[in-house]
Amino acid sequence: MDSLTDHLADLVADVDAALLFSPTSSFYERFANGGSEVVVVAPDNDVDAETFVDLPLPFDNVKDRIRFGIEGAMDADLVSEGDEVACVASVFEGGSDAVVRVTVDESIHTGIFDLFANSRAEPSVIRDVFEVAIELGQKGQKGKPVGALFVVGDAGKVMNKSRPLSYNPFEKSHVHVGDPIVNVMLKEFSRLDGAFVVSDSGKIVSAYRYLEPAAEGVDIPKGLGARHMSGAAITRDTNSTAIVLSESDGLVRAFKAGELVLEIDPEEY
Ligand SMILES: Nc1ncnc2c1ncn2[C@@H]1O[C@H](COP(=O)(O)OP(=O)(O)OP(=O)(O)O)[C@@H](O)[C@H]1O
Ligand SMILES: [Mn+2]
Repeated sequence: MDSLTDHLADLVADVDAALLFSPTSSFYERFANGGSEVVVVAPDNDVDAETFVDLPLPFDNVKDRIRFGIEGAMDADLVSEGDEVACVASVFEGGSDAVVRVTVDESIHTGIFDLFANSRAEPSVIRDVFEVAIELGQKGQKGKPVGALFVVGDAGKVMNKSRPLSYNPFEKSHVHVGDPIVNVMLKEFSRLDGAFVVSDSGKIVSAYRYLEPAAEGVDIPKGLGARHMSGAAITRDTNSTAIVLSESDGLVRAFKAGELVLEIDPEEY
């Protein structure tokens, strides 16, 4: 009579590769000298893996995390269309506790990896802006929910397609979106209207910008208003990425080339 192990073994039978998400070194060691392709997906390559995909955000949503890992492995030609991949991840606190078998095909491709790795702005800048938007979403402004709109990358063109709603407090300063002080400042500024414009290298170029992109044909989910529409449209008119925190539903959304690419709930972080 087959044991439970036999039944579950089918889940990983004949896979072409294994993606290990943030494995411990002892767990990784078990795979390292085997024959099959093993790709580590983690914030740092602290297990010294030969094949590694940098994970910029923890992606509490496992589907997003797996999509990011597979798209990153495809981008590095470590896996290809049609491959069967066993993804070993941690769903609950603690070590690897889940195996998800995925067939690599176009439907898995959401652009989540490109959002970080193939944007004009540096991946760390995209990550920093996400972290600020998530923090704002979690804390708001004195407990009240706030909205915010960050346009990241291609700042020159974005500034040409927008106008000031008020004086620009960042005009004479050199503040990087990853600076700790930013969290405090943005809580203040997020009460006010308009968009933040961030350069490719992460400098906050301006606050209070009113975006004026052409919006014909930009298709965003129903129920999202002008902040989201202008954020999506500017990313089609320029080579920027927009990260939008909604005051209405508290979600953080990322737009690129006029499309919604990622939606995350700050409460899950
Ligand atoms: N073109 C624009 N450029 C910059 N900021 C904008 C633009 N349009 C709207 N906003 C900002 O978005 C704020 C909210 O507008 P609106 O409620 O229409 O957007 P929304 O998409 O519904 O966002 P939320 O989900 O946060 O309510 C406005 O007060 C303004 O600060
Ligand atoms: Mn609204």
